[in-house]
Amino acid sequence: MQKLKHIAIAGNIGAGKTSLAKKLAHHYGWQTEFEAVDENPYLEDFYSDMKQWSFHLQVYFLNSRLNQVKRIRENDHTVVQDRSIYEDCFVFAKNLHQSGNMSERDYRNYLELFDSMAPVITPPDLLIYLRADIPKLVGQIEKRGRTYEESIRIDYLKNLNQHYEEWIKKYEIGKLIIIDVNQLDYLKNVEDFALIISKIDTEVHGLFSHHS
Ligand SMILES: Nc1ncnc2c1ncn2[C@@H]1O[C@H](COP(=O)(O)OP(=O)(O)OP(=O)(O)O)[C@@H](O)[C@H]1O
Repeated sequence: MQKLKHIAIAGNIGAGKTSLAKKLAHHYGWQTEFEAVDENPYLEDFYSDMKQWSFHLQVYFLNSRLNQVKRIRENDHTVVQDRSIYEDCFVFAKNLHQSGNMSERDYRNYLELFDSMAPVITPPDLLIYLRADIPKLVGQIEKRGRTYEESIRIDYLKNLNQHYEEWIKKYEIGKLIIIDVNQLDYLKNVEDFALIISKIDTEVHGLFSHHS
């Protein structure tokens, strides 16, 4: 039977990817791949001056996410990753360019780098997109209280959400589950978490059972 190896959780800032990844890992016995925020050398500067630091940050994320994908593929275990490499390119970098925070030449340079990496990038077997409206995102960002995220503007989140929706509409490179998390609290309510599990179980069953 073919094995589900790579699950990625997608979603805007504060959508709850990290906490869901942890819970899924615990439930299914999967391993996790997280982006180490504390070790990111550009994030704080980026939030205080996006124009200045957008290219540096995107190159950093691209490289770091590519390494995650490689580690996941080399690992025999099933791994759940919080955020896919596609979001860096098709959501964040695109948004920075369109909002005037990444110059044309930097964006082209970035896209060419992404294209050069494409042969090494394998899509996840399953992508779980957490859809959340602005109030939900803002609430969760405030709750975790990362100082440098205090400068995040509503506009920025709105634009990112639009890019997310455009990207997800065209997403065809693998299985996809969309979960509207606006009314869910899977950390507190067991039935909310059970709902997510049942969606995943149905998808995974459909994905792999007929290959056995
Ligand atoms: N490609 C990117 N471009 C700009 N900012 C990014 C990019 N990738 C991640 N970030 C930012 O890095 C920080 C750390 O992200 P983290 O992995 O904690 O996820 P998050 O989006 O906050 O997720 P969640 O709350 O859903 O767990 C966030 O402020 C996020 O917006």
